[in-house]
Amino acid sequence: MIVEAKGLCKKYQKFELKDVDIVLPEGYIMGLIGPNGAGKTTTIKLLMNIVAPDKGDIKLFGMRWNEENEVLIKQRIGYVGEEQPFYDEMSVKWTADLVSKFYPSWDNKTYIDLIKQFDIDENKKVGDLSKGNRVKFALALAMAHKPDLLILDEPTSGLDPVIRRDILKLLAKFIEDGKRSILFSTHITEDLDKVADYIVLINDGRILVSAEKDDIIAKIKKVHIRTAEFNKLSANLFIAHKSVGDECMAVTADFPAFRRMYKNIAAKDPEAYGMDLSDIMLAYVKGEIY
Ligand SMILES: Nc1ncnc2c1ncn2[C@@H]1O[C@H](COP(=O)(O)OP(=O)(O)OP(=O)(O)O)[C@@H](O)[C@H]1O
Repeated sequence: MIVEAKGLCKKYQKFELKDVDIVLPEGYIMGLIGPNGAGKTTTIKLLMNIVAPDKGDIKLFGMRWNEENEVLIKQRIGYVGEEQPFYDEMSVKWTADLVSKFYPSWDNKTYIDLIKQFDIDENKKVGDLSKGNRVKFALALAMAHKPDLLILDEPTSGLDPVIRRDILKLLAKFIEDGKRSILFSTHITEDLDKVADYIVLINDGRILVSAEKDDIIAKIKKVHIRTAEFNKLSANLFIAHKSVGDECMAVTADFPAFRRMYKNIAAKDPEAYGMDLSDIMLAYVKGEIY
């Protein structure tokens, strides 16, 4: 298992992350989604040992963070945080030379290939890179030492769709050999509709959904039923509903169970619609249905 974190808790004055589990096997992309302030960055900082948990157990590549393992773990992670702490006055080339010295596994060919692919001028000052190129440069640095795990905190926020697509393609390629994984936090859920295998939805410091994306999409559905039918069904089949007169739109978290119950009372199949991750997040977090 690449990431195995259980029962993570962290309390700040006005926020509490509670009982967060993150389990990510080799060869997959996990998307960590949730609204602003949900606890995504806090979760990532705990995994990266940037802040210490109050409670919980974290294993990366089967190792716990301690003095003996710290360097071993860091060598195997490529991390791109929300902000890139570069020396803006220094050149791209100077920065890459500096970073390369920290990683024995640095592969200059990989780095040069990425820089060329991203069309980044090595002689430019880092501070003069566009926002998109700055993120791409950070990704190139994170990938050049051949990590087994990429941890990316909102890497695509603020980037245009063309650059986002390039980055997503690169991420899909990164996990192709089935040995490496990516944990990717974002509130741009459409990026995850495309590439994620697992989704963890977090809100107010708690995990609301954690499952394979295809399972989530298969189980969570919007249904159009009669209000009288809705009233006959158990409330815990639904995570949101909106009734207008006789008509009811509801979101069920377990479509197969809902379908069975519905057929019992209505003697027909329900009218059901698939939802994308953005609609699922809004239903869970705000109780809203679109
Ligand atoms: N060092 C800290 N001290 C006190 N509160 C903190 C600290 N770090 C984070 N928080 C609070 O924890 C909450 C969760 O923040 P976090 O950055 O994890 O959310 P997020 O899901 O990454 O949000 P965003 O999408 O806006 O980046 C916020 O209310 C934030 O203010």
